[in-house]
Amino acid sequence: MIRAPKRFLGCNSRLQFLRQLYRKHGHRCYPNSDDDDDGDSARTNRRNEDENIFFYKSRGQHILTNPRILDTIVRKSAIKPTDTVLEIGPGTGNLTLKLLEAAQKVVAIEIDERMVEVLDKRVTNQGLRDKLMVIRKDALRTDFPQFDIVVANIPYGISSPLVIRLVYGATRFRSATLLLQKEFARRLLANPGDSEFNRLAVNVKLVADVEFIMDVSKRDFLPSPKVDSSVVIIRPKAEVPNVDLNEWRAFIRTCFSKKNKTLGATFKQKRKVMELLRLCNMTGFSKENVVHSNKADRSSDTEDGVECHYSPSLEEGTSLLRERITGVLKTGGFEDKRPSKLSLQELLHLLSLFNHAGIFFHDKGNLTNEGSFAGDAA
Ligand SMILES: C[S@@+](CC[C@H](N)C(=O)[O-])C[C@H]1O[C@@H](n2cnc3c(N)ncnc32)[C@H](O)[C@@H]1O
Repeated sequence: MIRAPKRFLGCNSRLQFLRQLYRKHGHRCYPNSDDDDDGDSARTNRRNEDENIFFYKSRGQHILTNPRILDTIVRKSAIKPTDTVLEIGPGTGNLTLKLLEAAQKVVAIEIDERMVEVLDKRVTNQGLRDKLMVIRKDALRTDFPQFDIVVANIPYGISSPLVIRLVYGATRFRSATLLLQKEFARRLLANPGDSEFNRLAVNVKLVADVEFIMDVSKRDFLPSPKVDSSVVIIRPKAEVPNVDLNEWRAFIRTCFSKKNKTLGATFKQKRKVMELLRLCNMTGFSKENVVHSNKADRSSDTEDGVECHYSPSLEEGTSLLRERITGVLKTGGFEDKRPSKLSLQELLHLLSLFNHAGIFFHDKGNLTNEGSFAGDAA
């Protein structure tokens, strides 16, 4: 029973008060799964927390309560007794308790202090407590410690940057079992030509394999989200194609800016060409290619006898670069192709053709780190 704080006393009824409370804060629900097997602590906790805890939609707080799904997630993750498991968003700990039973150590990163308190109360067994390390931070703004695998029901709002951060991050790990919004999972699983195939899918595909495990109904969560979910396992590839990952990422961002346009049309856009020209100036393309291509008729001798090349105007530079780009697209037969229909091999081939022609996509001054992939994820 919730007592109406003074600020809500203007409400005519308790129902009105609760509605107002819900609008303001989110749901109040049972935090624990149906078959919690940690004995009294879970039941006590359930009674206490049932009175107190609210779930914020804005933080993706949908607690997985179906024990069958929780067990399947743990079983499919094939956790070894020697593993350190990374869990993003442990919430009230339904999954954490099961992970603690299976792993050597669980590192749980949780942004909401209230959830950490609930989790802390639920892990009463000292043996399990010793295995748990909780990091009270935003998972997108903290360095991950070493881990072997990830198992998590993540807040859907951070799915893209988190997945990219994991697969392009510095830590080598075996697998990531993730409960994701169904549509998002479908994108990760999509292949070239599928309507869901996008920049995220192609970036993940380069470095990892994704396996579908199962769909999860919205009814298996409290509070129920509006969307269904799916569990997938992402496994980093043992061998990643030999490509500069930052260059690849920037190239894919350019190609997929309008994923259903032909590459010819995408690279015709003045803005794109100007962007590439700016990068080319930095990588020496314009010095070696644009300026030299004008050398015959534009160079002149100065008084001290040093040859001074004519510097092409922006317009000339742009049109020379556009010619070069068109040449690359034509040579490879890519002009009329759409990026969303190209295989990884075809995209890698196109990138190598561009690079051989002295055209680069990555601003090397804008240095790389896993966090910088965040904007890439869409
Ligand atoms: C979908 S709930 C999952 C709860 C629990 N793992 C379960 O399966 O029942 C997501 C959890 O992630 C937490 N969270 C949201 N944004 C986060 C962030 N940026 N970093 C870390 N945790 C976050 C929420 O507070 C919430 O506890």
